[in-house]
Amino acid sequence: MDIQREYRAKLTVAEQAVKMVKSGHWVDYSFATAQPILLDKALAARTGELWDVKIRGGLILNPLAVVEGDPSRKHFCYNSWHFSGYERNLSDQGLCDYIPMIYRNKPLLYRKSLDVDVAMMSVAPMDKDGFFSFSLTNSASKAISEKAKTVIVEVNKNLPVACGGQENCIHISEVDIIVEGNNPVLPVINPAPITETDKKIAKYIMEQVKDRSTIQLGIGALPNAVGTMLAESDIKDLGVHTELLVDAYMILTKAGRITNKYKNIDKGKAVWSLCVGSQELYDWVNNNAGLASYPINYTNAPQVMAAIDNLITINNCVEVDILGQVTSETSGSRQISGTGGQLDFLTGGYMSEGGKSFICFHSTFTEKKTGEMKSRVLMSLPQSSVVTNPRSQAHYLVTEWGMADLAGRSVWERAERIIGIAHPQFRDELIKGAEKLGIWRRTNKIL
Ligand SMILES: CC(=O)SCCNC(=O)CCNC(=O)[C@H](O)C(C)(C)COP(=O)(O)OP(=O)(O)OC[C@H]1O[C@@H](n2cnc3c(N)ncnc32)[C@H](O)[C@@H]1OP(=O)(O)O
Ligand SMILES: CCCC(=O)O
Repeated sequence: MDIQREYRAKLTVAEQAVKMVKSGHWVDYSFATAQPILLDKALAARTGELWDVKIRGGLILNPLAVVEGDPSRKHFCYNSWHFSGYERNLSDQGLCDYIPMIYRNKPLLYRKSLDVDVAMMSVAPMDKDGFFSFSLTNSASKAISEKAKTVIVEVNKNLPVACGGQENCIHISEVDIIVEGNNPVLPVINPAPITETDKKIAKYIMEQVKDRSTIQLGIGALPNAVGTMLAESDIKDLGVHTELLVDAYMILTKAGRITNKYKNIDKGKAVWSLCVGSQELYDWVNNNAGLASYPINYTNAPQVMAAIDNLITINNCVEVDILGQVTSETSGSRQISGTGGQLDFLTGGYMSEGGKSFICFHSTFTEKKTGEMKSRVLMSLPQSSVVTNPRSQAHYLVTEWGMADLAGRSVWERAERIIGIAHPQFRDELIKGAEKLGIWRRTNKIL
């Protein structure tokens, strides 16, 4: 069929499209900026007539109408693969459940284990050849669409077109229903201001980045700060292989620090899978041939990272213990974010020839309610905390007090190195903890 005729045949209003959803169905919403807005609103309008519709999504940045309108969760039960601040807040109120995953597995989880009745995804307007760009959310979009019994796309004229890579778009022949409407401006997360502590941590890591290294920056304020500071250095010819595309990469590219010229694979291209940041970043992505969007099972595959020399991965965490176990997603039983791609990049960075994986964090945290300063380096992780990175995969931990290389280190060597990067105020207590665990030897000392 002629593409324009096919478009008109599949085009309808959101209220009509959501009639595909029946009670008991599993519905998937795309991540982040690809969150469906018109469809979500139209589905929420059916609250009274639908029961037990389960919805999966993640990194949601705009309020979800299906959740806001149904605090009972009897009609719509929302589940997330990765919490944004909004989902964290929903979870605190019992309105959202976390779905554990290692991000590289997400496409496989759909292809192998999950059923999808209806997929709802925002996409960029169709091109002349009938393709809709998945835009800022490649992630597992293709796998979800392949598995869905019904694929509904919500055309959002504000979404930029992302160059591939692979699986960066969907053809009209693979779409069942198209919805158009008024599109609100895209949600943005602007980079947080860089603190003095960030600068100290960044300095340690920057010493490890050499010309022609390829970098990955994780989610959160600190990795972005490290990236932004690299722009002010005299480093040359950096490459990019990342899951999340953030403003720091644009700043580094515009400063001439990133060229991707010397990457072993994907030469000339900054490889990414998901993008969240400023409007300027979204404009930069649009039709940018220097960027290549790939599905998450490519960007986050340790075997792909192993083919890239000098891959430097920089991620942030919540707390660590003196064994080198890291939680980057929980505080006790509170789910803060998700495993995301952290373990993927920790593993792949270590496999890369000359590669190094850094988990960086401020050594202390000020509790909001009490104003009390607490150590992020703990004798043991709090009860119910989830281990994001097992101690057996640990590489570098970095705080404002220094850097601890844990790879291949015994428990007593780790205790010494980890306590050595804790805030000095907490070190004596941690040493006592190590003694209690029987991992503080006579010769152990903090340098
Ligand atoms: C490019 C890629 O590949 S991304 C791959 C990497 N993926 C990951 O690293 C996933 C796991 N990491 C993360 O999610 C993030 O890096 C985080 C959560 C560790 C830090 O992110 P940030 O946005 O900088 O965190 P922020 O400091 O705002 O804290 C987030 C929440 O955790 C809480 N929190 C942080 N540290 C602690 C702590 N030690 N104890 C208790 N609560 C804490 C904060 O209070 C905040 O909660 P609130 O929203 O109710 O105020
Ligand atoms: C959406 C997941 C981002 C991350 O890997 O943390």
